[in-house]
Amino acid sequence: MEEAAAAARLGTILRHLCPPTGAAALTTFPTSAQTASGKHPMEFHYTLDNNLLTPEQRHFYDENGYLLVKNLVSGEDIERFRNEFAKICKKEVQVPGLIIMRDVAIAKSEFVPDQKAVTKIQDFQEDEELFRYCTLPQILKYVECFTGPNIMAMHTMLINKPPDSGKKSSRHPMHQDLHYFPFRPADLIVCSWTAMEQIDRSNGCLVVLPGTHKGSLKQHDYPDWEGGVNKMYHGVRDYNKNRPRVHLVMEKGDTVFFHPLLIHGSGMNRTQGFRKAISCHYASADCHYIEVKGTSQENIEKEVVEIAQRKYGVNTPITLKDTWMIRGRLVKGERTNL
Ligand SMILES: CCCCCCCCCCCCCCCCCCCC(=O)SCCNC(=O)CCNC(=O)[C@H](O)C(C)(C)COP(=O)(O)OP(=O)(O)OC[C@H]1O[C@@H](n2cnc3c(N)ncnc32)[C@H](O)[C@@H]1OP(=O)(O)O
Ligand SMILES: Nc1ncnc2c1ncn2[C@@H]1O[C@H](COP(=O)(O)OP(=O)(O)OP(=O)(O)O)[C@@H](O)[C@H]1O
Ligand SMILES: O=C(O)CCC(=O)C(=O)O
Ligand SMILES: [Fe+2]
Ligand SMILES: [Mg+2]
Repeated sequence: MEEAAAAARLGTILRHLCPPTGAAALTTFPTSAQTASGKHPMEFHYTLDNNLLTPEQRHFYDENGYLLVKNLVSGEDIERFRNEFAKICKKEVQVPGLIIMRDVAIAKSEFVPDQKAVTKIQDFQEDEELFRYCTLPQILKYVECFTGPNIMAMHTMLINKPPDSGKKSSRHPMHQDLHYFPFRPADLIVCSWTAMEQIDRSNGCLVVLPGTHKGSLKQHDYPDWEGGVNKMYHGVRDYNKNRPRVHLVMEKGDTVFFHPLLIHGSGMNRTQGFRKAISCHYASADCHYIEVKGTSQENIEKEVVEIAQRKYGVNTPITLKDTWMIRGRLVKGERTNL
């Protein structure tokens, strides 16, 4: 059993790292599992087998590009993350490298140290309490099904979507997270996103286009929105507006795992509350960096590098890759490449 599982894992990792072409495709290891009836072996392309995911869950992720797991993070942990977030907003805690983002609608007004002024914090990898989220064993167990055993936490966020100011700027345009990442293969990257309270259409839940993870990385630009768009909130330039959209209604502690090519966004917050979610993007440490010059990702590299240079007073040329190498942290296994 152990050996079969290991061979299946190796098969999938090899297939991801050296995508087969032509006849070679026939010689790679299949990763298979029995269907519920036990009769037909099923092949899966987007997950590895560690005896956690059921064949039905693996099939769902293959077809849709996301997997929602109910009640994965405890109310107690969420309370602790809320408290730490409040402390950060009040400036009672200073975290190296942390980026505090305000909604574009209030970006030019005077800063008040309160969570009502903060739309999102990013890069909390140096905050022990918040980073605990990225190391929760029940989350990592799922993550390993997508990344394999060497796991890097690449990007961390706590999103505090504010009540919309009337300008609709609380929306997040439809995008693919891979646009921001200069590492591959995409199939060994996954986001975990946990609702810190009830999240539905009224406060701006995640909206996904199931199956879009099977497509390619699309050109992203700022959407043409009258009320303004938040810095770096690029959206897919053209996508099929007739594809079915799914609104992910989630309760506190529910967690969705999704593929970095899945087209998703979030609607505006029509309530008076600040809608909270915590997330981490994980990647296999066996991924490799790519050069984004000359690709559709050149525009985001330019923006990120400008911010990094300003923030850290760096004059020497740096690349998108450098900004990720510095931020990534190993959470399990060995830091091989990233
Ligand atoms: C040496 C290497 C170090 C490595 C560090 C690298 C840091 C780079 C950060 C890059 C983040 C990469 C994103 C990864 C995404 C992963 C995938 C997930 C998909 C998404 O999340 S999409 C959304 C991504 N969005 C962001 O990441 C936004 C990040 N926000 C920020 O970086 C800051 O909040 C911002 C906008 C730079 C402002 O911060 P700060 O400079 O501290 O604020 P100031 O008040 O000084 O304002 C400066 C300037 O910016 C204007 N501003 C402020 N907020 C906004 C806003 N929300 N929208 C638009 N413009 C904004 C403000 O008005 C000021 O303008 P001036 O004209 O007055 O200069
Ligand atoms: N005109 C548009 N162009 C591009 N993307 C849009 C547009 N309108 C909404 N979106 C995107 O679609 C997603 C859902 O946003 P929307 O505000 O429509 O919320 P919703 O949850 O569909 O609620 P409702 O349909 O009730 O208004 C978000 O990612 C949003 O940015
Ligand atoms: O609105 C959200 O919480 C999700 C935003 C998102 O998709 C992202 O930051 O990449
Ligand atoms: Fe996203
Ligand atoms: Mg809508």
